[in-house]
Amino acid sequence: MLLWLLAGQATAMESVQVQLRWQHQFQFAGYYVAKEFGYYADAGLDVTLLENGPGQPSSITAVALGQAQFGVANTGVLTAFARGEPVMAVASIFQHSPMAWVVRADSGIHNLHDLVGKTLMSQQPREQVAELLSPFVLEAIPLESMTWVPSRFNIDALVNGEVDAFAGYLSNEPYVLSRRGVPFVTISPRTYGVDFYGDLLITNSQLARDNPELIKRFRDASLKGWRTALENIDGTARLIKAQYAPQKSLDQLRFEGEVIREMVMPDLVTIGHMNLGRWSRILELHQQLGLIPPQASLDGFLFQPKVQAPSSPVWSWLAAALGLALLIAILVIYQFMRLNNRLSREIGKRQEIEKELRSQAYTDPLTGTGNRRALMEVGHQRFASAVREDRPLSLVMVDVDHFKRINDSYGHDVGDLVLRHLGDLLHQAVRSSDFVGRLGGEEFALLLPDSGLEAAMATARRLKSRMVQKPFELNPHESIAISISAGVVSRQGADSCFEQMLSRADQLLYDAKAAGRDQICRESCVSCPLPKLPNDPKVRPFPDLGDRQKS
Ligand SMILES: Nc1nc2c(ncn2[C@@H]2O[C@H](COP(=O)(O)OP(=O)(O)OP(=O)(O)O)[C@@H](O)[C@H]2O)c(=O)[nH]1
Repeated sequence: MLLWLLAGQATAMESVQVQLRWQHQFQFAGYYVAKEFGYYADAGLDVTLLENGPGQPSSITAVALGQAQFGVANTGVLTAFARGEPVMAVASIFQHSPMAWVVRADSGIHNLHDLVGKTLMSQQPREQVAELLSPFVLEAIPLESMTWVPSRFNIDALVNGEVDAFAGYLSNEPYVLSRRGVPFVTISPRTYGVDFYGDLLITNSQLARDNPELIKRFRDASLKGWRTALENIDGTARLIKAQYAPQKSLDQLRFEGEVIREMVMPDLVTIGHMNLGRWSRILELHQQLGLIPPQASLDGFLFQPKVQAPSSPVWSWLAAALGLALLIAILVIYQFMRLNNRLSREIGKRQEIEKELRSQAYTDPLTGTGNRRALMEVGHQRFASAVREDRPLSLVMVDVDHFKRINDSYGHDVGDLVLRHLGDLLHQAVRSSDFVGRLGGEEFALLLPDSGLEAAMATARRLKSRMVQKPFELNPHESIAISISAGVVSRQGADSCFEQMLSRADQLLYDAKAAGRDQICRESCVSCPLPKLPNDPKVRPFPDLGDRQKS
């Protein structure tokens, strides 16, 4: 299982080729350390570092052709990019270029102007040494005013006096010349305001588009390697001698390391940092040299993976806590609104029920008229108003004659229907401002505000007339004529409460009954003539005792 896991891990490693600029030396220290310290392996990368040398394609070409995913190059990569080659800069390892003109101390050459008419040995093509050429342009020294000899990468030409100046590396030629006891002078482009980046990590731009995550992984591991390498130059030098450059002395590797450390400036600049402003200036100087067309830009030249917002644990926790609080608040508000809605609905329902109950409490369920309680309350209110405003108020008490017999003859249900029918007739006989109530059983009352005794009598008579006109229909072929007795009273000055009116009306009703029923009794017990029953064979006069008794 363990073997399988290890095998799986090995196969999961991504193979990466890195084309170095030159032969193994301290110049590539960070990559060696990243490989030997396992930084690449930690990033899932199996890295091969490819040496370079005279006559071989440049690292820029190797990367552009896809022969290597990464390369170490100088700013010459910018001209390749401007030509349309698929290359781009991933990180600048050297904040300053180590290239400088190296001259013999006894040459009498101290500055650029002293080089006019001299022979200079330099790498080809020119874009490889743009930082050494730019100072001439800035100093208005025509490049044609000097003789150019292609480099053989050997300082002997300078030592022998074959050439007057040698395009060298501060990390290399000064050491070699010192060892050989040849006094020398270096002329740095920086003295003339030309400050190019030195070694860069480059990649293929198509690869960067397709697999930016790979680029990032390799870059981060390499930069980590560089940090480690420069923290311990001696140890790194030993590693390089042991693993990569046995022909170099430790002393030389240490020297290289010290100079390169000055170029990388790890204490001042984050290793790998690239500044767009500096690149713009480098581009401009290349354009002045005619190496890059004027319209060229840096768009797409710098590798810039999408930056993720920094998320410190504190911020993450805070954001999570805020999110949670917001969620809880939303839930609480939602719950509150739900409860509120439910409560509102509950209250509405209760109000409906209360209204219904109140209505039921004041309504006679059978006839839909007011009940005794309603009659009493309305009676008290109307009586008080009438007294206060000195207005008339009348009361008519109505009772169905011999109602018991209806129940007995037709059944209780028919009796109910008769009572309902009477309720309807009572409503039809009065105004909307009048009140109709059932006192109980077959007894009803009409409360008539603003009606004097005569008007009340007229209402009672109207009721009787309607009862004659609309007898109770037992079925389509048979109707029952019902008679009522009534007592009619009006408020009198001596009345102190509604009950007194009620009592008098009750007495008058009793009188009407006593007087033979089917009549209205008003104050002074005047019995009033009532309309005769219709002479309709369909309508059975009631009580029709003979018929019923017979049956
Ligand atoms: N169907 C029905 N009958 C009721 C209702 N309330 C009371 N009654 C009946 O009404 C009858 C009233 O009888 P009584 O008090 O003798 O009065 P009456 O028969 O009308 O005789 P008088 O009033 O003297 O003309 C009783 O038999 C009650 O049972 C009701 O809601 N429905």
